[in-house]
Amino acid sequence: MTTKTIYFMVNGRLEQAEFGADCSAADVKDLFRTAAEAGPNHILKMYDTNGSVLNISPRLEANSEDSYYRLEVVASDLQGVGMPAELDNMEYRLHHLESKVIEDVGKTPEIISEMKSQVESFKKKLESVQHLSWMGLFREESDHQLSKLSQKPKTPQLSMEEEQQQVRRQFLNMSSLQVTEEVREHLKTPIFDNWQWEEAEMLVLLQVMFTDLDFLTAFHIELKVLQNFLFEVYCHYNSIPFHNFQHCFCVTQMMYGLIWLTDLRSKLSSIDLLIMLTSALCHDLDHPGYNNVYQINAQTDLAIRYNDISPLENHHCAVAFGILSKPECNILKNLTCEQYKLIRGGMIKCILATDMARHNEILNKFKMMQPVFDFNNKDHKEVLMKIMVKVSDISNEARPMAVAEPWLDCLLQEFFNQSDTEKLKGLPVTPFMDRDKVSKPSSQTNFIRFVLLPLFTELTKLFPCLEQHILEPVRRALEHYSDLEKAGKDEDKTTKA
Ligand SMILES: Nc1nc2c(ncn2[C@@H]2O[C@@H]3COP(=O)(O)O[C@H]3[C@H]2O)c(=O)[nH]1
Ligand SMILES: [Zn+2]
Repeated sequence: MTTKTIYFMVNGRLEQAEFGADCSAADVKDLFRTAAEAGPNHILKMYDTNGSVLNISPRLEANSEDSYYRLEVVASDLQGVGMPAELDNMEYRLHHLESKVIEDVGKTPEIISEMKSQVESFKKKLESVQHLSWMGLFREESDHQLSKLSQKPKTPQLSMEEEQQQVRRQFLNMSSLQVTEEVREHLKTPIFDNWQWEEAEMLVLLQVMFTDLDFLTAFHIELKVLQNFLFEVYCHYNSIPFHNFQHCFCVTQMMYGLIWLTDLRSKLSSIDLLIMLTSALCHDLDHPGYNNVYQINAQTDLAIRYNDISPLENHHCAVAFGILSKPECNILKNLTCEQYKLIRGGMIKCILATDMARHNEILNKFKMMQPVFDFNNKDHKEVLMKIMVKVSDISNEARPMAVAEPWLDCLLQEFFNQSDTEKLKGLPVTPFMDRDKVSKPSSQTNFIRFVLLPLFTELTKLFPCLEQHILEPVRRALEHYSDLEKAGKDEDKTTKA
């Protein structure tokens, strides 16, 4: 069998790797991962001599010592096992060292066993003091992102209800702790990393958003009622790959960040802000993981109930007001009828606006208003509020790559799940969800070019300060995925030639 040799520079060393054409993609990745001393949760990037990104795959072209590639560990995959990256790395390297020594000596030397047990006991300690994350104890000094903390593995024997009750207890226990100023400030930025927080912690952070925007005082919301409301919202998101509670958290956090970054508190009323934040929170309640097109084609109960008109968004909104109809969860109960009507009307409009079938209609309206935008004009304000919810809803790519990339995996998982079901049931297959037709780069380049950039550019015209916070990261993401797309195409050409 013929093998090829790849020369590459990693961590200042020139290394070489050899593999055969029949090697699996996973084996090739492992080979480079070992050379880069990267843990299983790191993302590797390979560049050619021109600095173009290459796909790390068995089809990687052989090179020579003079034309070596460059291998970089760019970021942690934050969806991983949840320990600080250094600890993951240490464990991984120890494991490798152990395998090598066993090959030579036949058994694990005592010193390695000792080191392994030290790492293990440190991991245990970290897990048990996780709740102290509120004091910012585990921040990586050199990094402006908060370090990822342990996401406790779910206890498998708990039923869903028991698990939810456990989250409720943790949430209520933690909500009495003081969230650090540092975390509060970080929460106001799009670089906030959602992957490091557990569900109960996210509930506390949502509570912080409501309190720090002064909603409790302005609308006479009792803390207990807010907590009940947030917990019910959490319970009404499904455990599906993308449209889950973590997505709800991200969208709400982005909305919160945008409110602060654009100083919307000085431009809109508290009622408008409450409408936007609560709409973000509720906008995907009880999402089943199959989109409107599927609902309509499969003639589901939702499509029948809502006559094929935005069935999902109508449902999300109805579930939200179902939760609010319980007195113990009704954060709007101390408002006047007039205020309640305004908020209900506003939320319905904002949540229904998240149906992407209406994307162009809403964006075009906003574009028309743009040159004469007036914060005191009711129609203008209404469209802006819809745009803000929409931007927050599809803002993953405005986050750091290490935060955004795992989201894309989740989205594609949900997409592929739908298209597989469509194929099984003989329904029309949604092309952008078809695993045979889309790849990560192709999905993102199209979405960024045709949806994100036009929308984000328009909002940035009204709030130029957003350029650096949402436009620039999205442009960088487009560059990254265009490079990957090109690398994939070049590889295909070489294979065919
Ligand atoms: N390709 C791609 N689609 C996205 C991304 N973020 C959101 N979307 C799509 O935008 C849609 C917004 O509404 P939905 O939540 O129904 O479903 C979402 C996805 O279909 C992304 O990062 N990439
Ligand atoms: Zn959403």
